[in-house]
Amino acid sequence: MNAKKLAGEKAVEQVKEGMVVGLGTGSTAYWAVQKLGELVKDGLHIKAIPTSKSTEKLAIELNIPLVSFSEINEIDLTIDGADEINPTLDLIKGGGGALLREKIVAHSSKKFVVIADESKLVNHLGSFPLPVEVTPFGLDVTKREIQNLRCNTILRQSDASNIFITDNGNYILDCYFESIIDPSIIHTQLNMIPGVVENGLFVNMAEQVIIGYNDGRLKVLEK
Ligand SMILES: O=C[C@H](O)[C@H](O)[C@H](O)COP(=O)(O)O
Repeated sequence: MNAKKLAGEKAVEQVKEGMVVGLGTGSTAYWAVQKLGELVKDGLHIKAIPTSKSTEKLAIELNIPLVSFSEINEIDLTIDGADEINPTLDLIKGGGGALLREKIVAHSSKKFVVIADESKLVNHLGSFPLPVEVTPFGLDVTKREIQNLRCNTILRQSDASNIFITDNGNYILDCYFESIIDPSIIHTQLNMIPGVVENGLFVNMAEQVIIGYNDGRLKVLEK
């Protein structure tokens, strides 16, 4: 049983006719977008906002109608994956580098539903390196200020000779903290550094988390 597919398809059951839907990024969100594509083909009318260029491409291939923020007031429901989920449903996101658009879309949504397989559940955030999107200008000073928060940083590469560039033209520093005991403090400290555009901590944003298990079970966690 594909646990990611299971969770993705379960979340899509919440999508209703006429909704504006935020489309997440990654290998789990992929399954939700695929399912939405099937429903649209069968006559469901929705409008969608993608959280990355890759999801935008997928949505276009599936004929899911897209809208921009200028055309809507609010997003009804956003479905997205996560890299880590703690017991209070705080998240680390951005393993695929899409954290900034993901956070803008989730923040503009009436409901934010996270989908994942069981491997994403943790007691404390931080085993997964925290992705932080930073401007190329001032990289070294931004990096030093982030390291002062007691973490090691690695500039993300797309391959051996190229720096990873986000959809917004920025870099990602993957930050290795010992453990993130209070995500809201780290979140605030990071975002106060001028060269930081956004960080991958999603604190108090997910209302519901749907976990798929390889044996076919589903678990729904709620705030
Ligand atoms: O930037 C990428 C996103 O935050 C993804 O939603 C996250 O990395 C989880 O991806 P996946 O479902 O592929 O594990």
